[in-house]
Amino acid sequence: MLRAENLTKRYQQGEKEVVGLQGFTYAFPPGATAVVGPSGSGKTTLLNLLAGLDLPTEGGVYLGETPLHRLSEDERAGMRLKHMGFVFQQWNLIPTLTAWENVAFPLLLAGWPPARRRARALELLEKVGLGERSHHLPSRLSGGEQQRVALARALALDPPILFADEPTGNLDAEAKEEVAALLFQAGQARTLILVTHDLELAARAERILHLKGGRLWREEVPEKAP
Ligand SMILES: Nc1ncnc2c1ncn2[C@@H]1O[C@H](COP(=O)(O)OP(=O)(O)OP(=O)(O)O)[C@@H](O)[C@H]1O
Repeated sequence: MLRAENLTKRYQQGEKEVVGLQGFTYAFPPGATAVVGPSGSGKTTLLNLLAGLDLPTEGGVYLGETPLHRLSEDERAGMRLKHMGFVFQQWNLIPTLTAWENVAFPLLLAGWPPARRRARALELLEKVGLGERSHHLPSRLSGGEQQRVALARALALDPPILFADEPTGNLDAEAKEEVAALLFQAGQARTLILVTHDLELAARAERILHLKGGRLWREEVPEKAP
């Protein structure tokens, strides 16, 4: 379980102090939680703090009993590799590696032997419907396909927590639907935290957190179509 307690981030901008996030307290249940809010409301700040990519000014992030904010940078990187997957708007695939090599990359970092890495990567690409494209370089894949490779890569080590930051932002309607379906499917058995401006996408989550001016001002349970 991922939990934030009084999470606060202030940035120094010259003489001025800017509030990125203020007093954010929330325990993320399993399933999908969307985070929405206007530009500058603190969404990226929150994601960076929850993932231990940045450290809070006050408060903390707990992964189970582990205070993430008290760990060293290397320890936090280790926690990310083991417990968290990431899907961003820009899919950030390594351009010189094929689809399966990209998916296998976290497994390489985790020390898996070559044959197991390849088998796991191919299995994941099958699951996202890209079994036939496993030997293609990213440049030969469409945007939607690249994002599905990125999702397969995020799931390579079967992380209990999945972060997605505007994952369908660059996609056309059809590719968006494919990626969204796979994302929410992956989110069912883990904690999915989805940052988005897309309210239609957010409404597919089990709950929506609304941020404004760095504060959590509303938690909404969207109505589901019957
Ligand atoms: N590194 C930084 N240095 C100074 N101020 C920052 C920094 N990062 C964010 N901020 C400020 O913190 C506030 C929250 O920014 P944040 O990027 O978290 O918002 P956001 O909701 O993700 O916005 P967007 O939807 O535009 O990505 C803003 O006022 C922003 O200017």
